[in-house]
Amino acid sequence: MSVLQATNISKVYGSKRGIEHKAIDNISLSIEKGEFVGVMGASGSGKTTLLNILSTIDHLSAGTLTINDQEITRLSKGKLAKFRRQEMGFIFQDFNLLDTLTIAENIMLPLTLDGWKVKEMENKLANVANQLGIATILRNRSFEVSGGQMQRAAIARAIIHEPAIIFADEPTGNLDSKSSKQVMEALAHLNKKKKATTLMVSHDPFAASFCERILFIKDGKIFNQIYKGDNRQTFFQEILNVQSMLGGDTDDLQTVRV
Ligand SMILES: Nc1ncnc2c1ncn2[C@@H]1O[C@H](COP(=O)(O)OP(=O)(O)OP(=O)(O)O)[C@@H](O)[C@H]1O
Repeated sequence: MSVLQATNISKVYGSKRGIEHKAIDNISLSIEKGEFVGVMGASGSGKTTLLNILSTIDHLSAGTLTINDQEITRLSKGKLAKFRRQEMGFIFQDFNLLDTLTIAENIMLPLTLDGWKVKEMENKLANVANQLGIATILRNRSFEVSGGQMQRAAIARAIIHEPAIIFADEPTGNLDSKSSKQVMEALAHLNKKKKATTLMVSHDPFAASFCERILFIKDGKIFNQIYKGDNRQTFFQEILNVQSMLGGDTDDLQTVRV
């Protein structure tokens, strides 16, 4: 079953000098329920633009987008905001936790906004906190915990309402290698055990090697896609190979991290 279906989508940015730039150029793709898909590509290739239009943060210039059988372009502004809150989970590079709230309050925020009962929220909270190994920091504020713990709290917040799809933009971008590994293991675990459908943008081949499928973007088009077999290390090497074919920002030091 397909959770997300994009057909012939494009995104054109205008410029002050009247020159248009096609950041996404007629892409079609489909994401099945339970898939963990990565988006990679050199700087400026269109990764963030693609994530932003698929996650409805930004508008399409052309094409159609359907998520969970709902054609997004047909929704009013108000309906879209509700749809986004209920059906999507977001994970950002800089965590986006509110430091006036405790970790627990941050995680429960999507449920609070939707008027859930306290008891139900607490049950859900206990559940996701255990899954992500952050049960002991729930009463802390975000500035009292490590970057890796903050990101796992942000993941808990992204999944607590069991969205149809999770969008992650460089979730390990601000983390050291040990925390990156923990965060990627947590995302991969949720994907395997809970069938959490996830789309992640990353320029980091190590993080991306936890995905099951990777789309490579070049000049706003899909250049290639590869699937993980049984072995993450082999997949990591394949990612490096495609990156070197693509040119751009390959980082050879990544090999030491497998
Ligand atoms: N708001 C905007 N207005 C005009 N052009 C934009 C805008 N946002 C992005 N672009 C252009 O669209 C292209 C794709 O940008 P995008 O940020 O999606 O790339 P990216 O692959 O995510 O890059 P990076 O890895 O550096 O974040 C680039 O040429 C960029 O300059």
